[in-house]
Amino acid sequence: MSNMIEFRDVEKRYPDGTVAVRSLSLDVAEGQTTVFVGPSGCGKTTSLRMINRMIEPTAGRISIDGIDAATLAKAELRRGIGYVIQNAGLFPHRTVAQNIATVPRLNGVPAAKARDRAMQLLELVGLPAEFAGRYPSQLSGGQQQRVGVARALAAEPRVILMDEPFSALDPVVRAELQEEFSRLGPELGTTIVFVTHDIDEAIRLGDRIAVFEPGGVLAQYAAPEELLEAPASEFVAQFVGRDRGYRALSFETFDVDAFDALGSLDLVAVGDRDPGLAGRWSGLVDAAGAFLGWIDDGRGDAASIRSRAGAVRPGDSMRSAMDAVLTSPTARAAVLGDGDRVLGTIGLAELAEAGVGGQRGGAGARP
Ligand SMILES: Nc1ncnc2c1ncn2[C@@H]1O[C@H](COP(=O)(O)OP(=O)(O)OP(=O)(O)O)[C@@H](O)[C@H]1O
Repeated sequence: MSNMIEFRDVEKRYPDGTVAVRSLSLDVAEGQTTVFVGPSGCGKTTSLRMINRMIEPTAGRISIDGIDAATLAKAELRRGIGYVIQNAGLFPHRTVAQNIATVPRLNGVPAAKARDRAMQLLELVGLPAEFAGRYPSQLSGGQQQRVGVARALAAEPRVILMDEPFSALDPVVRAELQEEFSRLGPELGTTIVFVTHDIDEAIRLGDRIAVFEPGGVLAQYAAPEELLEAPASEFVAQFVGRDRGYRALSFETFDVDAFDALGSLDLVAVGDRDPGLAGRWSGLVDAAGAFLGWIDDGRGDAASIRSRAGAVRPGDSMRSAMDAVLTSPTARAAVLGDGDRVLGTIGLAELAEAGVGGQRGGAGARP
C-alpha cells in the first residue's frame, strides 16, 4: 500500500517558543483512516493543519502523494483536501444543498450538476432529500455534522482531514455517526486523517493510530490491536486505559474449537410444546433447527420469545461473544453453527479463560 502523506522530522515551534510538534515522522497510507489521538494540547490539531498548510511547519517536510506540500500553491493543495471540523462550520445563510455544492461551484461545476451531486451526497450521509432546502440552524447537531461530511466529500478529495468532528454530539448520535462513518471511508477509498482525544473513537475508526503525548511527541504509531496488546510505553498503556484487555477482545475471534465442552440447552421447535420446560429457559428453533430466541414457557410459538439477544456465531469477535453472554437472559450465550443451529452454550468463565489464553499465547500459539 502506498503512502499518501509523509511527515519527515516535522516540527512546529510557535513564535512564543511553544513547541507544539516535535520531530514528527510518520506515513499515512492511501485509502486508510489514520487517527491522531492524545490528551489536550499534545499537538494533534497542529499536526493535522500542517497537512493543508493552515499552519506552516518550522522544520521538516510534509509530502502529499510524493510532492513536497511547501512547493504547492495553497489553493491547489487544498483543492484535493477536504476539511471537517467540530460543529460543522456550515455557512448559516446558505441552504444545505448550497453548502454541499460550495467547492464544486467554486471549481466551475455548473449549478445543475453540482446540485445533482449534492443530492447524491445527502443520501450517502444518510439525510432525506427534503433537507436540501433547509438552513443549517434548522438541523440538529448530528445532522449538521452529516452535512459537513457531505460538503467535504463534494469536491471528491483524495484526502479528508477531520478535527474532532463528532465531539460536540451526544453519545448516542456520536456512536451512530461513528458506525456509519467507519463504513463510508473504506467504501469511497478516501484517505482520512482524523483527530480525537477519545481513545474509543480512535479504536473504532482507525486503521492506524498515532498516540501523541504532551510536548508534541509521537508516543506510538500502530494498528489498534497492537496498541492495545503491546503499548510502547507507560504513557500509552495509561492512555489506552485499564480496560484495554476488554477492548482487545474486539480483535480476537470467537472459535468454538477453543472450548473443551459446551453447555447443553433444551430446545423447543415451533409448533411443539414441552410443559416440562415451563418456568425454565430454553431455545426456540424453527423447523430447520435455526435458533430464533429464548423462551421460558415451553411453548413453541414466536409469541413466547422473551429475548433474541445472547447468541454467538463462530467468526464473531470475542467482544461480541462477551456481550452475548452479558445480554443473554440466562447468563449463558447460545453458540450457533451453520444455519444458526444450536451447538450448545458458553458462560463467562469459559469465555474469559479462552479469551485470556488466546491473548497470552498470541495467534497460533494454541496446539
Ligand atoms: N498560535 C499559537 N501560539 C502558541 N502556542 C500555540 C498556538 N497554537 C497552539 N499552541 C500550543 O501548541 C500546543 C499544541 O496545540 P494543539 O492545538 O495542536 O493541541 P491538540 O492536541 O490539538 O489539543 P486540543 O485537543 O486541546 O485541541 C498547545 O500547547 C497549544 O497551547
